[in-house]
Amino acid sequence: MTYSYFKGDNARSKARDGMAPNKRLTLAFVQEAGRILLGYKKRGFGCGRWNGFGGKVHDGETVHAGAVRELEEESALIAPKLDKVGVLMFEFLGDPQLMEVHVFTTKHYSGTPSESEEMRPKWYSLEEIPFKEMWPDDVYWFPLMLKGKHFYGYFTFKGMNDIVDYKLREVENIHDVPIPQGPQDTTCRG
Ligand SMILES: Nc1ncnc2c1[nH]c(=O)n2[C@H]1C[C@H](O)[C@@H](COP(=O)(O)OP(=O)(O)OP(=O)(O)O)O1
Repeated sequence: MTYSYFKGDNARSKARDGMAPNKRLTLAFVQEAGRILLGYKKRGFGCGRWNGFGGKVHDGETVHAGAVRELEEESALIAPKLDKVGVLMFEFLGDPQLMEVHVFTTKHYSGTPSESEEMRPKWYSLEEIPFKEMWPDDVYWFPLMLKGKHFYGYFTFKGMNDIVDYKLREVENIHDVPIPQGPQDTTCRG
């Protein structure tokens, strides 16, 4: 696995040129001994894939508050304290806007997972995670998440299915490292 973060400079220069600011999203996973809750996305972006629960951070909302809200909206679970474990950046070739996805986990929640208009939840044993029916980047960073590690990743997609380049880096503490603004942002050199 690659822990150097960098490749070309195109994403960073887009930000410098005053292009679209990053689209900020959350992604939350509820874990229990030996299993993890995933949701089948029924509509919209990522439709037909299993994923954690999350979505766009609203204006004036903190990323953590957005993650708590989206988890409840999509799974009916209440988890007021989520632990941030990762930040994933996604570049889609030809799209000037980067996606900045903040990944959270928790083992503490209340409620019973229930199907929402957007997601159908299901517990998966850690040995049976359906990577073939998930975003193709997940197989790279899930092992770090499941080991309780913190990480940054930068994935470049061509279309929705092909990763043409990626960098993934484990960090000591996600809170101590500034969010990279592009693959060549030296603030995240480790
Ligand atoms: N590549 C990849 N891997 C893993 N997870 C994701 C991606 N790309 C992604 O967008 N995601 C995650 C991040 C978010 O949790 C969801 C996408 O959120 P979305 O459904 O667009 O946001 P909502 O605010 O819920 O959407 P609407 O209500 O506007 O439909 O996928």
